[in-house]
Amino acid sequence: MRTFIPTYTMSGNEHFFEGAEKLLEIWFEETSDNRNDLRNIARCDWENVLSHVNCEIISFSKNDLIDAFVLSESSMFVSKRRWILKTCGTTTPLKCLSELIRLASLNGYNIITDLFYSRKNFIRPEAQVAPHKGFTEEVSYLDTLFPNGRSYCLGSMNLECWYLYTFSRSDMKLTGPGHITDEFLDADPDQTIEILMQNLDVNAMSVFNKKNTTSASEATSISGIDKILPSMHIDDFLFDPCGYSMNGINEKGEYMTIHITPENLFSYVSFETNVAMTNYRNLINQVINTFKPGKFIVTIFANKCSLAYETMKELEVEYSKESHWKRTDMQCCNFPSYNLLFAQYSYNGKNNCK
Ligand SMILES: C[S@+](CC[C@H](N)C(=O)[O-])C[C@H]1O[C@@H](n2cnc3c(N)ncnc32)[C@H](O)[C@@H]1O
Repeated sequence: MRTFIPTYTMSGNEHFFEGAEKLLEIWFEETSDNRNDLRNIARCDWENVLSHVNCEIISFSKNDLIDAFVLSESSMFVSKRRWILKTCGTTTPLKCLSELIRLASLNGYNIITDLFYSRKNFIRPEAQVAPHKGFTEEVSYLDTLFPNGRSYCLGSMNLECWYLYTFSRSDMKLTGPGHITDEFLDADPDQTIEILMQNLDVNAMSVFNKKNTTSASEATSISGIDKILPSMHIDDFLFDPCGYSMNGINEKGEYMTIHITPENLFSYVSFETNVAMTNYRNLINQVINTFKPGKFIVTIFANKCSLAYETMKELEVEYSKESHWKRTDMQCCNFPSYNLLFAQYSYNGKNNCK
């Protein structure tokens, strides 16, 4: 395999990696021609898209419903009309949007129904590259492409927060004809849960270091990652000397993805899935018991057709009862077609297990 250059930041001799990802999810409007499919886009075209982001493909898996790419900095998932790009370090995902929109249009998708761009606050924003040097800059960039987009900051702006830019279906027409009318508006159930963890337990993180573990599959099973959602077919990667990424996909076209920066000074783990559940409490517990963070953020998006739409407020009570976790923030938003829950927790235990 080719050696790729990580988007490390070096300051003197100090090694630093920004684990927090920038997450883009775009849905295109279904068309009357069933042959249209984003998965028809060729690998070399994806490589070109990713060259604008400053990352590359290191592994690939697929089934009948979804293509999953492990990247040098996180992941990309491609379904018929949905595209997800999650990249960390100092990558520049917004820079690939024009090319992505052009390729989608060539493949029959001229209308974006929903776009979500989100990220946690960076540890070192000053190390980022334009247009990611701040959320204001990111919003200005996105506004040039999506004039009716809206931006939000959830959490505490002067402490820990999570930024969101969202654009929802309008009459935005990218090029030419080929779109269908409102009667055919898509209403697939959709939900996404993300758990973004920091200050992780040193022992739990030691598994993701090549000094202690010889292969990615060993790290996957020793850590218990393979037990979180057992229906997933896993494609995993262990970085040298440390770091871990995995994509999981199942027969329903659902995905999960985990990315781990184990370095003690700036440890970070992200978990994300779109698996439909009426209640995410058990899943959240399993994830935090696997990685043992000192603090974490949970975000859940669910649209009106999703199983999770009515039930996600249950989180409001669940963790507040838990003695080990103090909920430091919680916000709910109702968007036109999605509900969003944001909650932040830090460890409040008296013992040492974090
Ligand atoms: C790409 S992975 C996971 C990123 C993910 N966003 C996260 O932090 O959860 C990043 C981890 O792999 C390590 N790493 C080692 N070689 C790397 C490379 N060539 N590119 C990116 N990260 C590398 C980094 O130091 C870091 O610990």
